Amino acid sequence: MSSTKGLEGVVATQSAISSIIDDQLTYVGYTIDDLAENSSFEEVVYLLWNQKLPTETELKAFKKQLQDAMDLPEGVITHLHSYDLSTVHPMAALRSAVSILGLYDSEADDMSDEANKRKAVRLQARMAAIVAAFSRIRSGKDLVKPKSDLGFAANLLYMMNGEEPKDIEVEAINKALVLHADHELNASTFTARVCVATLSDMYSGVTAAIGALKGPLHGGANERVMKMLTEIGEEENAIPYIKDKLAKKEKIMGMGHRVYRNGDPRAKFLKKMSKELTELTHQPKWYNMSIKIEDYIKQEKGLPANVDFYSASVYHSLGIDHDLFTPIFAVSRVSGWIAHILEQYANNRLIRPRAEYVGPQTREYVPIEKRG
Ligand SMILES: CC(=O)SCCNC(=O)CCNC(=O)[C@H](O)C(C)(C)COP(=O)(O)OP(=O)(O)OC[C@H]1O[C@@H](n2cnc3c(N)ncnc32)[C@H](O)[C@@H]1OP(=O)(O)O
Ligand SMILES: O=C([O-])CC(=O)C(=O)O
Repeated sequence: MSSTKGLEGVVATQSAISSIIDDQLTYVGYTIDDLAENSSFEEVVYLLWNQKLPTETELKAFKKQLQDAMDLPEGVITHLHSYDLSTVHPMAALRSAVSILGLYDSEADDMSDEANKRKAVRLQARMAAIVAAFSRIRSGKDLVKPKSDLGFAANLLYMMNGEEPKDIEVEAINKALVLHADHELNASTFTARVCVATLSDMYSGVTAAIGALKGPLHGGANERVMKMLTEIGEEENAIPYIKDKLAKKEKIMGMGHRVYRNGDPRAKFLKKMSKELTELTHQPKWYNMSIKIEDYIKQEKGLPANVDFYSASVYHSLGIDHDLFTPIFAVSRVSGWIAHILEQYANNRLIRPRAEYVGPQTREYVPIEKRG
């Protein structure tokens, strides 16, 4: 029995949700290019959960369901007020708040398809509300309720900032949400599937997935990219900084990918938005620095920029706090986690691989009084 480190190349399940073939990403058969150019985030969520794009009537009804589900249970708001948010990472807060959300859902352990679909809507809507609430409470501001005439992306920004976002901001955040929604068997999605394959509930699966997304080798990289750009400070420092990191064998955040070797098809959209938004906000240095780093890493290590790389300067240009970058990723990715959770339930088998044992051979047991 031999093992594959990090399960690289191992096909662990069948899935009809998203595919990565020859560096092309599709959601239920639609290319990410078509979806990013044409779809609202709600359309994509509907697609992931129903394996078809909605009609206008279906989309209208689905948007209303999400809208109506955004109110947070009082207990979750009380919980968010109960500790010092200034010392807590918002991904840890989100992980705990989603777990607590489950305590206020009377259907949490109802495993019927109907109840799971209703919980899916509540989780999708309320994760956005939790991230917004965290941000408002942390800065001592009142919570903002969503507006019925705004879509999901616009409401996310509105609930965070308390003012209606500009069209270009809505377009950027909508595109970012679409691009982050699902990604085959990435670490957090796999975590969600492993969890619910024990027939545990959806809140447990999503809570576990948030924990996996938080790490810097996965969703947590976007925040670290901005930390790196901030440390670099000015364009002329970029290459010396990267050379120094590589010499110390440190990883460059936002670079490299387990599956994509030639390029992440989502990065080009974020790169374009980064250029536009950094120019618009008179901070082109973040984009200019980023392209220098991307070119250098490509040339030196042959590694491509991943989805987290340019999303950092996009979110920064939108005025989003750096530690909220990964929670926003989670607000999008929960749609994919849920699609995978539903798929796992529909065709379940416990996920339980084996380990190749490399410890000591069977040894003689020595009673404690005789151990030297
Ligand atoms: C949404 C997402 O999750 S996208 C990924 C977000 N994560 C990051 O951006 C963190 C930085 N990147 C990485 O750590 C990695 O590229 C991962 C985790 C994404 C993929 O990792 P793996 O497939 O396990 O590749 P692995 O870490 O084995 O790297 C292979 C080689 O490339 C190097 N390498 C990979 N990524 C990087 C990087 N970002 N910077 C420098 N070197 C790198 C490794 O050091 C290794 O070199 P070696 O063979 O000389 O030891
Ligand atoms: O697929 C992966 O390993 C990581 C990734 O890009 C994602 O989750 O979007």
